[in-house]
Amino acid sequence: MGYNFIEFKNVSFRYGENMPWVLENVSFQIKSDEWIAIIGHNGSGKSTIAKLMNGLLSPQKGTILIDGMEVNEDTIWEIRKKIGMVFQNPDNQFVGTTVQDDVAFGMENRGVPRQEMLKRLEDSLSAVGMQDYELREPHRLSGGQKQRVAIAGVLAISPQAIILDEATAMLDPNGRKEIMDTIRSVKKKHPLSLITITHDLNEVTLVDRVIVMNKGKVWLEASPRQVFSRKKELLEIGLDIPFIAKLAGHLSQQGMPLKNEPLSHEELLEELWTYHSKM
Ligand SMILES: Nc1ncnc2c1ncn2[C@@H]1O[C@H](COP(=O)(O)OP(=O)(O)OP(=O)(O)O)[C@@H](O)[C@H]1O
Repeated sequence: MGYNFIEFKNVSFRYGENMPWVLENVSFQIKSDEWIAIIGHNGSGKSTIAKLMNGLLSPQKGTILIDGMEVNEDTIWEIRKKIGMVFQNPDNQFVGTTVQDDVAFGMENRGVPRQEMLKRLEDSLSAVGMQDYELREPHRLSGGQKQRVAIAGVLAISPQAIILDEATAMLDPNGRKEIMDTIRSVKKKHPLSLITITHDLNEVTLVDRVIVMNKGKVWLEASPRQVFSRKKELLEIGLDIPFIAKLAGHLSQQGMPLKNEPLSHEELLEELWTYHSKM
């Protein structure tokens, strides 16, 4: 069982003195080995939370603790070693002319010794399945491969947490699957906090816990199953439910009794087999 790695305590934030509050009295904790999704309608404050976590922004009210340290000017560099970020647009994240240069960049910045760097380069590219692409030019890769390289670059700096801010939003379904499979396998090998900010509700079904934001406030913190059981209220705050949950709802309405509110293909198949075998 992990410990509290990220803590928001009564955090309020606005972009300027005469601007509206974007976050109001937000409190939550994320454990050192937990996979969290942050969801919410457009403009509900998700990206702002990500930027507060690594000190790109600082709150006007409240406290943010990372690994027990308050985020402020004195701790910011220490904190950025602990938290890696992967952003939406894969093309904006490259600095190196080859995949290996790109992954090495973050390590060079942090003064990782050469031998250690070579080892981490190999390990992190293997972790995302890109070990055969070391000498390729990043801009020639597919969107999914680019994001895998971006994740490798983050893994190479051995963070304790990774924030994925809409990291699959610009990818096609195959690219999305590649990234989700990559994240799942990374999660199995490294005990770290993963924070996924996403509009893709199918991704949300995979996580340990969901933080649902609405108008700058935490609306609900619960397991994916608990969250998606509140279909009507989710629709009211501008959110939807995953495709499989929707399909299961329609099947129930057509008179097919499904007991366990399936959220994944596997769970739905299981239910359908059970139903079929009783016919
Ligand atoms: N640099 C900025 N200056 C002023 N206002 C901003 C700035 N960035 C974001 N905002 C405003 O703050 C609010 C929250 O934005 P934020 O990007 O955190 O929301 P979000 O939930 O991530 O949205 P989306 O799902 O559209 O990415 C929005 O009303 C947005 O217009």
